[in-house]
Amino acid sequence: MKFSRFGVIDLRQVILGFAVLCVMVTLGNQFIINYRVHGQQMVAHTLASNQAYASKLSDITEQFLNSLQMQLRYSAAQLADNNTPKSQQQETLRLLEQTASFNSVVVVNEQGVITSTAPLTLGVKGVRLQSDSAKQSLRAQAPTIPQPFVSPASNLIVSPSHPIFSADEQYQGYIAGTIYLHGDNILSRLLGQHFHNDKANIIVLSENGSVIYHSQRQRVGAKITPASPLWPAFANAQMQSGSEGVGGMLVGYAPVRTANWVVLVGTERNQVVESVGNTIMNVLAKAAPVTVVTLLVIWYLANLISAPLRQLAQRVADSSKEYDDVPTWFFEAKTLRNALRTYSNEQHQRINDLNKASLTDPLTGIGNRRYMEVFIQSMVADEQAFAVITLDIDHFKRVNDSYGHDVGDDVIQGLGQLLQSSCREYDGVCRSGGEEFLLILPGIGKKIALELAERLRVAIQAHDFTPVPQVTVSLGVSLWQPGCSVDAVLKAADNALYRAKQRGRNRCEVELLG
Ligand SMILES: Nc1nc2c(ncn2[C@@H]2O[C@H](COP(=O)(O)OP(=O)(O)OP(=O)(O)O)[C@@H](O)[C@H]2O)c(=O)[nH]1
Repeated sequence: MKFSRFGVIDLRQVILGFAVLCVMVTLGNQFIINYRVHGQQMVAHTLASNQAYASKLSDITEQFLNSLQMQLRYSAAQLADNNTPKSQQQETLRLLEQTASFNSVVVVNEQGVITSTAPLTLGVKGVRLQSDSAKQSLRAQAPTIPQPFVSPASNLIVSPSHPIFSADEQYQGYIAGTIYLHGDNILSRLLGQHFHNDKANIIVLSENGSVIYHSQRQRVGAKITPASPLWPAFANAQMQSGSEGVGGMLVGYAPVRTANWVVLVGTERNQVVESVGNTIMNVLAKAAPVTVVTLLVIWYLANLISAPLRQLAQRVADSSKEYDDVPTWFFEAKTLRNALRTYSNEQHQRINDLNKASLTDPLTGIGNRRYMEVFIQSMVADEQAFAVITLDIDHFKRVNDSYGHDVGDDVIQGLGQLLQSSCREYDGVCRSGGEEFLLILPGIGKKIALELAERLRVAIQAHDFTPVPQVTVSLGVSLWQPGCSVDAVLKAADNALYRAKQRGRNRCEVELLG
């Protein structure tokens, strides 16, 4: 994570991060809700459509079986009046070839012996049928669709049959068409062509659970047991149509009542849910460009919002800069800028006042000793030679004693102003102590300095300090040049002043170094 130079995340990153978080949470939330809602809808929809489809296939199968029975009934009627070997042969061939409904056709006499076959190559003529199905057909002496069984020609078959009765109502056996469940047969063509979607499996089961038709052909002939996950659906389907989720499958089912078969249409639940996930991912992928554009807009706005605040923060950190050119296009930033500008101005004023106060003598308004130190340092730094004049009021104690302390203050104040007005603008004038003053005069040599000191002495003596009749001062002069010690020069000036006092006051003395 990137931090600003102030050590914290900046506003732009906060806004952008928040926006990204919002987008992610919204998209994630949408995905989960859509996944759940659409998932449930798709499961319900798949169950309903599988049930409807199973019912439809059941109807088709029912109609198909009825049409087979009608064909067999017609053939049985033909043989009723003329049940000779030749007519049997002609009828079985006609039924096989004209209708194309069966893989083979056989005529079985009342003893269960095959008396005629089509095609002739079937090779089972004269065979006595032993299967339960054959016995069931013989026993019933009625139209029958027995359980699937393995024929004498080793084919797994379903064989609807119709009894043959002579004109005088004598039972003469039956005619049966066979459908080879493992081979290409009309039933699988019929069910296969109505295949409604490639994810669903269609299963047709006989009464005993044998697989008569399966979308995966290799499963034909298998048998489901009570242990099979499909068993509950199979059991329910024998009674009525319906749908249920069983063993990870969404199964719709319906009975085929003519034959006691059931039709199951099953879709794997995972495939349904997976397709919902894929659909939602597709939707999200299509929404991605808009999401990216939205984030870019947010990024742009984040920049726009944070720019003034960032600049203000930088100005605060770097107080030398002004605030006026910070662009503030929204209320909060503008208010903040104005407040900062006011605060900054006040601060500058306060610092100036403090600086001034720390360098100014409050009584006279001229510089104090600290001011003089700063002044001398700048002269020394510039290697600018200067003259020093120290000045002390003579017998000032007497002034205080005679006229009071306030008058003494007035004298000090008046003298300060007199000195200030007597010096050049760039000279340093300060009150260095009680009634002591110090003058720093850049670029002045000994002669001029002495002349100036004398002129000051005379001017002060002549100045009106009413009620004090006359004020005189003693002065000490010295000179500083690059390489000299400032302390030594100040000491020399003090020495000269001391000498002036010693020698009677109201006079100037000079002391130079070296
Ligand atoms: N009114 C007033 N008096 C001050 C101030 N600072 C110092 N003084 C007085 O100045 C006087 C200085 O006295 P001294 O040091 O004895 O010197 P002086 O009387 O001037 O005598 P010499 O300097 O020897 O001529 C003292 O009485 C101080 O109280 C001030 O700010 N105001």
